[in-house]
Amino acid sequence: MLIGHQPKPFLLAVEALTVSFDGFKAVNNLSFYVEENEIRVIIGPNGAGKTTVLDLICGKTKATSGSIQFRGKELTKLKENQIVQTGVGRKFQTPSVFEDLTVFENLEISYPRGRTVFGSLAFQRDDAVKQRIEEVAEMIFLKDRLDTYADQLSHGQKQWLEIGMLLIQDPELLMLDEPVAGMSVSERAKTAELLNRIIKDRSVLVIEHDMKFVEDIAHKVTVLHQGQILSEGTMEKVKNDPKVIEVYLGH
Ligand SMILES: Nc1ncnc2c1ncn2[C@@H]1O[C@H](COP(=O)(O)OP(=O)(O)OP(=O)(O)O)[C@@H](O)[C@H]1O
Repeated sequence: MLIGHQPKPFLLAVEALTVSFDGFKAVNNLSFYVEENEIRVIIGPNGAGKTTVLDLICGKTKATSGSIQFRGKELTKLKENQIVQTGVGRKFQTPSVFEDLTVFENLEISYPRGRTVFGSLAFQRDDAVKQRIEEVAEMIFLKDRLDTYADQLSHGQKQWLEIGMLLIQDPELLMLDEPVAGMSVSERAKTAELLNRIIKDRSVLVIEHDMKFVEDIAHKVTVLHQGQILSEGTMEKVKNDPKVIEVYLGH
């Protein structure tokens, strides 16, 4: 018997998850498990149910049946804001930064405010906030752009800023829908570097179509097709799976 060897608990366990829209099962009896510090990428053809899976996890869409356990909490029973509080952050496809605010201000308004703090404590808090903003800005390659208005940033920088606005809340699971869409080659490489850096403290669940980027980041790939898993495993395994080549990669 192996003493002291404990299997790692899953951060996220999705089991038998189903959602029907007027009888059409967009997600159909889906089960998958994400470990701590893992980057999981979901790929699959248009309409496979990828975005719907993220909608179900963040509570935007309610499941018809099945379970989503995050750190032992059942998310299907919680409202969207409660799910955010358990530590799940979601970034949508289009950046939704505040264009008329600076990078600093965008990060500042995303900082999770504690309860009311008075007097000298407020000063300490402001200092802590500033330090955290600088840390996050460095992580998202915008440390030199703190005073730049967001409307002056490139599309890629806006995407990073939005990731930063989530990171400042320190989620344990970060979900990203096509984070490198519209980015230049060098921005894609930097985004891969960013994701590889931030999983030290969390897991990341990404939907992506760019196979080069998927190869750069994925620890494991889940291929969805018609709301179900077509294949799952390392990128090497799924890209050589004849079923995946037939319905997705071959096109
Ligand atoms: N709220 C809804 N009501 C009805 N049908 C929906 C709803 N949301 C999604 N669908 C349908 O569910 C299916 C899965 O959609 P989803 O957006 O999850 O796919 P996807 O894999 O993310 O596709 P894409 O790569 O094109 O973004 C599609 O057929 C879509 O039309």
